[in-house]
Amino acid sequence: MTDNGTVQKVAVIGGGVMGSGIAQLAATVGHEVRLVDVSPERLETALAAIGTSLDRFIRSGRLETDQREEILGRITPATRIPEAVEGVDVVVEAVLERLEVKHQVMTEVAAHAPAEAILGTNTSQLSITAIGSVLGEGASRVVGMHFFNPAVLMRLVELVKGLETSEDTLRRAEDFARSLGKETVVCLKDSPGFLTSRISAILRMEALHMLEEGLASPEDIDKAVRLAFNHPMGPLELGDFNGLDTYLDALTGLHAAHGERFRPPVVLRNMVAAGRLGRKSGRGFYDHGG
Ligand SMILES: CCCCCCCC(=O)CC(=O)SCCNC(=O)CCNC(=O)[C@H](O)C(C)(C)COP(=O)(O)OP(=O)(O)OC[C@H]1O[C@@H](n2cnc3c(N)ncnc32)[C@H](O)[C@@H]1OP(=O)(O)O
Ligand SMILES: NC(=O)C1=CN([C@@H]2O[C@H](COP(=O)(O)OP(=O)(O)OC[C@H]3O[C@@H](n4cnc5c(N)ncnc54)[C@H](O)[C@@H]3O)[C@@H](O)[C@H]2O)C=CC1
Repeated sequence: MTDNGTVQKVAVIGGGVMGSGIAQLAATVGHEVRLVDVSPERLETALAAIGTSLDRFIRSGRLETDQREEILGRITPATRIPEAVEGVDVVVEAVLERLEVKHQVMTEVAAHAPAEAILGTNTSQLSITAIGSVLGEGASRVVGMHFFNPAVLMRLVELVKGLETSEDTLRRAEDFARSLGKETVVCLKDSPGFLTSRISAILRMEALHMLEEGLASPEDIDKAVRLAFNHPMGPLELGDFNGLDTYLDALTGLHAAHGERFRPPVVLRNMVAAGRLGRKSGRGFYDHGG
């Protein structure tokens, strides 16, 4: 961190769909980034995805060609948390949407990161208070920092205050999100699904029920939402874009927290059981050529 408190070093834990985008975003605005994943293969895929995305920005004139290597040069891949979080100002965890995995990661991060570093979680819906609960007093450093896919393009970061999150942590998370060029909203009470995932899930649930009822093809359900409401993607194609495994985990959490209105429909459970995870596996509600 600089003398005026500006963030310089960032660790992103989890190099999947979201972690790779968050790392790219942070490196693009000039932060030094360590990107950690337990899987070396996932790290390779993440760096390739970042390269592809940077190429798209170059093609559309939003980035200079020589910035590509500079940005990639600011991202250091790693498979171990302890060394990667040394000296960082901000940690953003983007590992699987499972409380036990988040606990394991937060415990390891807190043991090795500087005491003043803020610990952001990109969870879609889990309780920030529950995620921070393994850290005792350290829970004051834990804050929801919910990015949207693709993190490099979507304009919002939803900040979520856990019961123990300090005002200082929240303010620094807000400053960090703004340093990435994002708008913010603050969910003041730690309620599963916050603002965005609860709203999004309602629309998505209806689309899944309509599919099960045989009301229309996936294409027409999506087309209806795209053209009637000007959404850039329909709810089923958006599921494929998010990853159906992450989507199912998120709905499972919302169901546990808020009850029947979020019970994951069988059509979604079956997709995940069959390994059809959407774009990341090549097949979901649609064929993505995988
Ligand atoms: C229970 C609920 C919980 C569920 C699970 C968890 C989910 C969460 O917790 C939270 C979430 O993320 S919810 C999902 C939020 N995201 C969305 O809704 C995305 C909707 N889609 C879009 O905005 C556009 O289709 C999108 C921006 C993606 C693409 O735009 P287009 O459709 O217009 O397609 P393109 O023509 O391909 O792209 C337009 C311009 O953008 C450039 N581009 C696209 N992707 C890029 C990328 N990844 N990197 C760099 N550039 C990119 C593309 O090159 C093009 O540029 P121009 O040629 O200059 O126009
Ligand atoms: N997919 C999406 O559109 C969005 C997802 N989220 C949230 O972001 C988080 C990550 O989601 P995705 O990126 O979709 O998941 P993903 O499945 O694409 O990636 C998760 C990554 O975490 C890694 N990982 C697992 N355990 C780990 C550990 N102990 N240490 C380091 N790495 C570990 C996995 O190897 C994997 O590469 C979840 O909490 C999800 O709910 C939030 C916004 C949007």
